[in-house]
Amino acid sequence: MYALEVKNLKFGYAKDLILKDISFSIEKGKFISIIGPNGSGKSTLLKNLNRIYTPKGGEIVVESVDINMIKAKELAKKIALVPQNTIIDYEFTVEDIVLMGRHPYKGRFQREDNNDYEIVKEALEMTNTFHLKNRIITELSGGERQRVIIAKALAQNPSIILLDEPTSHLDINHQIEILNLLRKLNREKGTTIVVVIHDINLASRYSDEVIMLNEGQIVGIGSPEEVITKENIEFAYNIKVVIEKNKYTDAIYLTAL
Ligand SMILES: Nc1ncnc2c1ncn2[C@@H]1O[C@H](COP(=O)(O)OP(=O)(O)OP(=O)(O)O)[C@@H](O)[C@H]1O
Repeated sequence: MYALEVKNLKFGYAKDLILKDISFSIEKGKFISIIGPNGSGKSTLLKNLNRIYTPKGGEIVVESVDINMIKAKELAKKIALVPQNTIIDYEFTVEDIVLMGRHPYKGRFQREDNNDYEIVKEALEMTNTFHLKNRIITELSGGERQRVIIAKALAQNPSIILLDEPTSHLDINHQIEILNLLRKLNREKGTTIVVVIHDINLASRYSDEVIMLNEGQIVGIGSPEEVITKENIEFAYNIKVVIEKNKYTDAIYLTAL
């Protein structure tokens, strides 16, 4: 079964198209990275997949249902988006933020119950943020805050999580920590992970499949070996590279020359 099917997707903010007739499918339970140069349309694509933007053409199908047929709360139970650089100005506690992930499951005036608190606790534990639960979100480090935003997405209990550059601004230790967490979710809960990421070597190491975008079109889709090739990288990024297998991780590894 497919988690997501995108058929001839077209989208533009103004007259020009930013996504130019894109088609691909993502099988349920896969770990997918979207790579591509700055401005190639990666964030725009994620926002179309979560219906923040309305396509100008084509079709998006979520778990076999046309996205336009899914009510907002139902969509939030299927797909959670972890946006780029989430800025929270209000003095919410970590627990308050993660509890917001339960909104899709609540009626208008319905209070959170023990089950919601139990799910929030699990999300906090899974993201290693339980010890932060009474802290004010604005007073956390970038890495801590990113893990809390992911905990909120987990509390939504979605079958698909879209993440827009979740590891930018993080040191190498926290980058690996976030990606290991996503892999754990993917392998243990079967959550489909779609992550926009700039680090091609991390994409190669963690992904079942990679989608490479350039100027709103797909350059390649498939296994890291199939997509992260010298030709594709030189075409999309306009740089010379060598590609070899990393002897420690066995993933293919790129060095820019
Ligand atoms: N809200 C907006 N209004 C108008 N144009 C936009 C808007 N957001 C993005 N764009 C334009 O759409 C194009 C694609 O942007 P997008 O953010 O999707 O690229 P990206 O691949 O995610 O880039 P980056 O790697 O730099 O984050 C760019 O040319 C950008 O200037």
